[in-house]
Amino acid sequence: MAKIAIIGAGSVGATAAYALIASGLGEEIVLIDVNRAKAEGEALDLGDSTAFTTPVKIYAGDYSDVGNADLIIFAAGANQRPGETRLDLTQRNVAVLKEVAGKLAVHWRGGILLMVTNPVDVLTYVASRLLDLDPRRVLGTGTILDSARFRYALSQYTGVDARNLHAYVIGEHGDTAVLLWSRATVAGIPLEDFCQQRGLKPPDKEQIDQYVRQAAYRIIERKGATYYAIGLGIRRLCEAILKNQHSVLTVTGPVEGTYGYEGVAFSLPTVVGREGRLFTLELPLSSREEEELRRSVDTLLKAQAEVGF
Ligand SMILES: NC(=O)C1=CN([C@@H]2O[C@H](COP(=O)(O)OP(=O)(O)OC[C@H]3O[C@@H](n4cnc5c(N)ncnc54)[C@H](O)[C@@H]3O)[C@@H](O)[C@H]2O)C=CC1
Ligand SMILES: CC(=O)C(=O)O
Repeated sequence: MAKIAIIGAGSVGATAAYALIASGLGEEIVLIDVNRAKAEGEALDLGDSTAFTTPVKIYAGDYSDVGNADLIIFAAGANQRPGETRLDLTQRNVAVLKEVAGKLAVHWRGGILLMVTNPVDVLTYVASRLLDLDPRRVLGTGTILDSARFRYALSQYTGVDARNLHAYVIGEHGDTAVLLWSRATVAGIPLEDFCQQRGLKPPDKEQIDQYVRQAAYRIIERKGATYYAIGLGIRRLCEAILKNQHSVLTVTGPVEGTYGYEGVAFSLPTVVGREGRLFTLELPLSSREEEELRRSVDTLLKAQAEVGF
């Protein structure tokens, strides 16, 4: 069983802890936050919930507690206000990351670092440069949420369980995300063939694209933050890592030549296990998807350069 440290006990960090506890992942969870009272309050509330689940040691701590953590989840920093893009958070959250990385360098003996804070691609790349870790062990939630939203929208349209829809979003977790329509299948049947078989019109791609791309803005406008879906997404990733499941998930991390790119982090379908990102899959892309990916990578390279990476 593993020890997990969650840095940032806000909406996302606390919801991730809740999801981990509910599914019995991790035997020790430490919550660290500049707002110590918030971390303590969340730990007390979550601790009370363990009588209904499985025993977990959960507490508020500080960086001296991360030494032997197997997995660190980084969810500290600013979230988007209504209308702000994820990239608008770059300067503020890179500053938070630099401060925390300095402390991790002193206290953490190493393990897996899972980045969540936005813009998650840029932060994952910067983290991989700041910390002396095997690049496979630094990963970010990337487009796991976008892929989940894509699959949910397609499941609503086709009437098939989202778990039987294979549909990926790659590139930036942000405005330039790339929906891989050309590779979407329902239980292995190309989406368009499935629609034909079922007598359905082809889905309205523009509408679904907007649903996926605008999801965070839509939710933030109404309730100020998104945390349930990402909380469960983090839980899913922790499960793949801690149980060495070799699951295909669209995480982000520094790429090493996939589609000819390097020196940048973006999401790709990736086999995830105990060592982190084991290998990435290079799906054939349509020429439109290639072009969209180029735009997405250029956007990320520019954002990285603006913070000196
Ligand atoms: N990658 C993804 O798919 C998603 C990413 N996010 C991102 O997650 C991040 C956190 O979002 P929320 O939890 O909603 O924000 P929040 O404001 O509820 O929580 C952030 C927490 O970080 C803490 N914090 C700030 N600076 C810190 C520091 N230097 N050291 C330790 N703790 C510090 C704050 O005290 C606060 O408790 C945001 O950047 C948000 O955009 C949110 C949803 C999905
Ligand atoms: C906030 C964010 O990144 C999301 O919900 O997609």
